[in-house]
Amino acid sequence: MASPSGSSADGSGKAQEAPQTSEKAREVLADDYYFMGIAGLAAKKSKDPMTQVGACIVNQEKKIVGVGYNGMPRDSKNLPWSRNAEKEEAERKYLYVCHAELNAIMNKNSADLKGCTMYVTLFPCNECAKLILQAGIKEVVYFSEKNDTPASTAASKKMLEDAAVPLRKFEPKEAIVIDFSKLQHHSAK
Ligand SMILES: O=c1ccn([C@H]2C[C@H](O)[C@@H](COP(=O)(O)O)O2)c(=O)[nH]1
Ligand SMILES: [Zn+2]
Repeated sequence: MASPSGSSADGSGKAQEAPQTSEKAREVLADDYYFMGIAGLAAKKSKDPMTQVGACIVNQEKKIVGVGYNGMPRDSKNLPWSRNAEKEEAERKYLYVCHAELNAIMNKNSADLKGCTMYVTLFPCNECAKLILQAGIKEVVYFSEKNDTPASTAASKKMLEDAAVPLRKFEPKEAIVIDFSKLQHHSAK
């Protein structure tokens, strides 16, 4: 192997490539962190003032085939974002908002989603569970759970379990931080 200075160490007189061990060690992101991270980044695009949700669909080759976040339907301009229970139903967001899972499925860039895994930052509601099942998604990985809609959550669990779709809670042990200064390219010379 070449010495750090690049001079010959094998007697050939030729300078050799620096060994890999002298290169800076990189942390490689594990799949769950990567895909839930993408879902979390998508959630940051949501205009919902209370709850931002993101979803990322991954195929069996670990390729991302759809990403979405909760938002109002396409081209809508004046729909309400309120969750205020004292307002009329028509003045609250729930009748209008497209859930992250729906948008991720609609945004798919592959022919179908059969056998895919959905990473979603919030446990899917019962309506999204139906969409997940009908799309042929075979695993759901979620991060947090909504505790103010117990009937919807229970129905969602019931449907997914009944169809033998594994549900897995993502339990991160550390944060993901993107430090753009570390992504700055440094030339080899
Ligand atoms: O499966 C789900 C469930 C909910 N959402 C979205 C819909 C709303 O924009 C928020 C929930 O609002 P709250 O104010 O927390 O009730 O989450 C979703 O995308 N997917
Ligand atoms: Zn939903």
